[in-house]
Order: sequence, then C-alpha cells, then structure tokens
Amino acid sequence: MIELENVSYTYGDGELLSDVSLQLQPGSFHFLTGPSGAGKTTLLKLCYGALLATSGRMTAFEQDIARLDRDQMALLRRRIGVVHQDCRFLDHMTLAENVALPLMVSGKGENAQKEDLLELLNWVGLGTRLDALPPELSGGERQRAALARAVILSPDVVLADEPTGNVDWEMSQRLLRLLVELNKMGKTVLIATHDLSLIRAAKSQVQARVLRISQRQIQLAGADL
Ligand SMILES: Nc1ncnc2c1ncn2[C@@H]1O[C@H](COP(=O)(O)OP(=O)(O)OP(=O)(O)O)[C@@H](O)[C@H]1O
Repeated sequence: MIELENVSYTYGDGELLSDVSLQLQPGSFHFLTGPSGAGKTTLLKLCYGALLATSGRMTAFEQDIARLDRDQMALLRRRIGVVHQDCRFLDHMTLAENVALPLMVSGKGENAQKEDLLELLNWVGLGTRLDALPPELSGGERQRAALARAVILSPDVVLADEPTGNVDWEMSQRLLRLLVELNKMGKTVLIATHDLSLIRAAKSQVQARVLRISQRQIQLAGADL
C-alpha cells in the first residue's frame, strides 16, 4: 500500500534517513518510535508526499509518489488521512467547520450530510462540542477533533503523529482505542510515538509491528519494549 525502497532523506545539513526500506501492507497496524529528532515526522511526511525522497523510491497505492502530478497528488492525499502533531486548526472556525474542512477543500462539501459529520463527531465523543472554537478545546478534545478531521474523507491509510502528546493516560487510551477501531474497519494505521507505554498497552488490542528509527535506519523493534 505504501512502500519505501532504499529511501534516503537529507534536510541540508546531513542525512537524516539513509537507505530505508519499509512496506505498509493493507490493513496493517504499525508503531513508529525513536528518540526526538530521529526522523519520525519526516518519515510520515515522505509517506503522504509532503516531502520527496532525496534518493530511493516511494510508492503509494502502486504509484511512484515522485512522479505524481498535482491532481494525482491531491487524490493521494485524500486516501491518506494525517493526524498532525500540532493539530493545526483555524481558530476562527468552529470545531465542526474545522473537521469538515477537508470535505470543502475536496469539493465534496455540497453533498456532505450533516448527519454523517455528527456521527463522526459522536464517534470521537465530541457530538456536543460542534460550535466550540479551537482555543476553547482541551488537549484531548483537540486530538480527537484532529482524528475526526483526518478520517472524514474515509482514507485507506491513517498516519498519526504523536496523537497522544499532551493528554493524560486515560485520554491516550481512548485515542488508541479509536485508532484500533479504524484498523478493525480495514484501515492501515501508522502511529508515530515516543510513548512506549502506549505501545505496550496496544499489544492486547491489536497485532502491531513496532518500528524504531535509530541511526538513520528503521529496525523492527524486539519484544523487549
Ligand atoms: N524543515 C526542516 N528543515 C531542516 N531540518 C529539519 C526540518 N524539519 C525537521 N528537521 C530536523 O530533522 C530532524 C528530524 O526531525 P523530525 O521532526 O522528523 O523528528 P521526530 O523524530 O519526529 O522528532 P520529535 O519526536 O521531536 O517530533 C530534527 O533534527 C529536525 O530538527
């Protein structure tokens, strides 16, 4: 579904990822871990085409990401939902409007059903917060809204960058359950996190592969987490 073949990435002052190969199979669940600055966010950006590999080949849905034109890239982005580390809401728009934004941008806003939006917001437990403005939301509410926005276009793949950053343990478990639920619906899920206790907690809920970025390489983490 998403494949990296001998991918390297350099920001300018040295190579961050070196000759990395990885496959995300349809319906799989992955954690991506590693120390701060190891390149987790960068790897996610390569997966959804926000960055292009310095060398090597990135494939998504059997298409070479580097060869996509603007329209093809837009279609790719619809098939990959991203929960960004910093959530990135527009503060003058309500929670419901923010979550619905991808529908508007993709031209699906006209046909969108209010009931579907409400169902999605109920699913993340925000059905009563539709009119709240982003600055009024708690950290956990923001993260759940970001998750709802990431999946509103029914993507095949969900990439979540530290989705449980800045929330307490109970909320991180709630977010994890939502991501596991998405995976059980057939979506491929990749979570970048430095929170090893989250990974341990997931073990009883889902069969997940744990990848670790270390010294510019990606390794499969052992059972010693
Ligand atoms: N746009 C950029 N230009 C130059 N360097 C960058 C840029 N973005 C990230 N970096 C650097 O690349 C390295 C990896 O950053 P990245 O955000 O991918 O790591 P990360 O593993 O996600 O870190 P964290 O866990 O702290 O979020 C860092 O040293 C960072 O400073």
